[in-house]
Amino acid sequence: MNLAVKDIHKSYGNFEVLKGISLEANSGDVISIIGASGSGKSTFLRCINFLERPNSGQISINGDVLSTKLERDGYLRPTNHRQLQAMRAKLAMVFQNFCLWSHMSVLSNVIEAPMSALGVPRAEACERAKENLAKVGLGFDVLEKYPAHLSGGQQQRVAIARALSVNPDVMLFDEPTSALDPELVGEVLRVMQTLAEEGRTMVVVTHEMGFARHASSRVMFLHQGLVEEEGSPENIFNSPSSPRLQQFLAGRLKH
Ligand SMILES: Nc1ncnc2c1ncn2[C@@H]1O[C@H](COP(=O)(O)OP(=O)(O)OP(=O)(O)O)[C@@H](O)[C@H]1O
Repeated sequence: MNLAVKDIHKSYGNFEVLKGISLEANSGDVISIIGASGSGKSTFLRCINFLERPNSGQISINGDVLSTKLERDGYLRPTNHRQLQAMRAKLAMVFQNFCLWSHMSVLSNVIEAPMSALGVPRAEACERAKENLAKVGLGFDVLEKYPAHLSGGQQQRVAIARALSVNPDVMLFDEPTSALDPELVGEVLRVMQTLAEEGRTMVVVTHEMGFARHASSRVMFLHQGLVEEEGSPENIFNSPSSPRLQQFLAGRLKH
């Protein structure tokens, strides 16, 4: 598996949020994206699966280019709707605010995507749902519950099970612990750590320096819409060369 994201530019009006960011992920890579608030981390992640439309750049999986530039409005977009559906199943996203469907039970939340996007029969989708819920440490007692009756940590673990349910090539995590009470952060990070150890390919926007340092194969530090420094966790955390990265880490690690 190879995900290649090349030279992504994104502006909101005259404000250029992303000024040309590239990322390449191969099977088993865990890439953490760190940086100060407003540096463009979430926007970049959302551009990868077209939740935001980049102004230019290229996104491909296994060499298949998923994007095309239409002249009409100057935005990059998926080549067609079918391709977008297929792509979203390959690049499953876990959001900061869980984004579970509040009117649906946990089981329905987890079986919806495999059934509708991939045509998996209901019985098989239910079996997979149970396996994936077990993988994130949730028992069958949550199957018929609604998201509002779960803790934030449980809701985020359901969201991770939902992302796993389409057996994605890459999992995209957008600050998955930022909305959690501090005592619930650990349970989600442990699940993510296990997925990383199992060889799941992951791109993770995170403020959790412990995760970036100990669970990543590569770390990207963004500053004002550009990659300021990129490297192994050892290089990034033990011998950062950019003064901006040094300053960022000094601020983060002293807390
Ligand atoms: N829909 C939008 N319209 C206008 N500006 C936006 C929009 N989304 C993001 N921005 C701006 O783009 C910049 C980058 O935002 P982004 O959320 O990508 O940063 P971030 O690095 O993920 O920050 P944080 O760590 O605080 O989540 C910010 O200045 C933000 O205000």
